[in-house]
Amino acid sequence: MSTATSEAARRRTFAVISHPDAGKSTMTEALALHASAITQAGAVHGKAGRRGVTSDWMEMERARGISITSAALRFDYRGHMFNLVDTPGHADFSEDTYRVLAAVDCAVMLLDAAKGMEPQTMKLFEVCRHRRIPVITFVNKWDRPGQEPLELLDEIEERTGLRPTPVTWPIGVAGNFHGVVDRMEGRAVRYTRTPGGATKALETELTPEQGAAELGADWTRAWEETDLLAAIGAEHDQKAFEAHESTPVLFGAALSNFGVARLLDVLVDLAPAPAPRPDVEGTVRPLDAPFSGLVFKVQANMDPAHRDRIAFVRVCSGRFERGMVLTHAATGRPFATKYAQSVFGQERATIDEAYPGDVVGLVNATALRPGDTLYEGKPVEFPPIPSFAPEHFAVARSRSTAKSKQFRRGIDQLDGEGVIQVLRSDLRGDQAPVLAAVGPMQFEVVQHRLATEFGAEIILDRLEYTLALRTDAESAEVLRRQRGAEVLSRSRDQALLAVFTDQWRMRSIQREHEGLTLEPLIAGRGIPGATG
Ligand SMILES: Nc1nc2c(ncn2[C@@H]2O[C@H](COP(=O)(O)OP(=O)(O)OP(=O)(O)O)[C@@H](O)[C@H]2O)c(=O)[nH]1
Repeated sequence: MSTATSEAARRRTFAVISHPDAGKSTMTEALALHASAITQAGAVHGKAGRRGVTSDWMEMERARGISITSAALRFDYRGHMFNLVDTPGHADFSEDTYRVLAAVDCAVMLLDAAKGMEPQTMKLFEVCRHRRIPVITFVNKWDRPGQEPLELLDEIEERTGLRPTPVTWPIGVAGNFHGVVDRMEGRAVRYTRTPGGATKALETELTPEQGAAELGADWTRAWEETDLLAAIGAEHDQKAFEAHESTPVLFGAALSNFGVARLLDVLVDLAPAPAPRPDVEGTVRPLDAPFSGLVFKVQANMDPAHRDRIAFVRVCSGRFERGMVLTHAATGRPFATKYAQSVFGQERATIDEAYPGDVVGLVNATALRPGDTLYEGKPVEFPPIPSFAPEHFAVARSRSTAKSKQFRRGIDQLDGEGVIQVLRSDLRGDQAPVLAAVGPMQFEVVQHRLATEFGAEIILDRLEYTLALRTDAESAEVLRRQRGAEVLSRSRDQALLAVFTDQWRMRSIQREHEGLTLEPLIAGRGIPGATG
């Protein structure tokens, strides 16, 4: 076996995803803590009350209590190298989440024990189905009152079509959590809270005698229910899991680290290792082929101490070695990788080599955009990451003409990162680009970052469009003359987009002018599929 193949086999690259507030940041910290990557929970994200990152624009995250940025964490566990790519939870940033999911081999879906399936949970399950990403489900916050576990399983099955196969089963109802029956290992463990939740949870194995004596009815019920699960055949099936037909389920509480160690073990034992990836033509690039990687995220100014632009690359094949000169597939230009880093919350470390599944941060990668391929040797290009159909539009102008240079530089930068889609038309001119967003909160990020990072205060005028479809030059001629419509060119790829006030306007124009080219983009806010 080549080194790239054997190194790939011990990689686990995954994302933690959930509806906002289900505990994604808490879980990310807890996983890294268990794997001893960080010494105290709270070092990853800088949300209210926690120690951590302090970049300017993360003030906004703190004020709102949500995560907008993603951190890429790398840690060792049981001889395996974990790459945990964190995603924003809010639906307005689902385009970013979609890009991150292009880089992982597996997803951990958190459910809030009390809330079960929430709107963003559904959408994320749908995205995973679309991308064929196997999902491990973790029912979180079992330390608080919540739903019946069997009801939760039914809900998962009904609403996602995935067969839930519990790995662990809770002892005690939500809010009265003692421990779990480990169905795969055939044993039971008791969890004991540790002060502050900042260290590993204490886990003790319970014998049947101890369990029955100490936990009484809760113990009996947990075993009765696991018998029931066995009777209905809710057993893990690796093939079905990898084919996105079933989902292993665990119960726990990230805040107290209950069940977190078991999740790490499940990731080692069940989550798929990086596999060879197909390129745009569907030809698979073997893991031991020369280096190739996919840029899935670009982020600038993550940290005031390092005002630079980092492209996050997922290694798809071969060995990455810092200093190697790669080819940027989009332009055919060489790309030197002198500054390669792993980015761990605020911490950065130089990375000298990496293998399939690893995430490498390339510093000052001004030419790279999300979806780009880098390679060595035989050329390859991976399928592009589709852009979502924007549903919110606004014209941006610099508040002061003296700042127009900064304004344009800032807009170009944010466009390159994929923070927002930038659309232009000759009619409006370069000083009045149209910003197109999947969710309105993206506008706030743009406004905030332009002001704090580029010194350009902007005025945003919302436009009444709600729908964007791809068109061509010929149809554009007709569409430009229509009321309630406009044709704009997307800066990122020069695609011509026709925007409309609504479906009805679009349909009536279509009826009046037969044969117009109008193709749907991927539907926004997390649901791939056709737009109207
Ligand atoms: N009781 C309890 N609370 C939890 C648990 N996990 C997380 N929380 C709390 O739930 C709230 C939300 O947790 P976060 O980790 O910030 O959630 P998130 O999903 O990252 O939220 P976004 O960043 O908005 O996506 C916080 O107040 C946590 O302390 C848990 O297991 N039990």
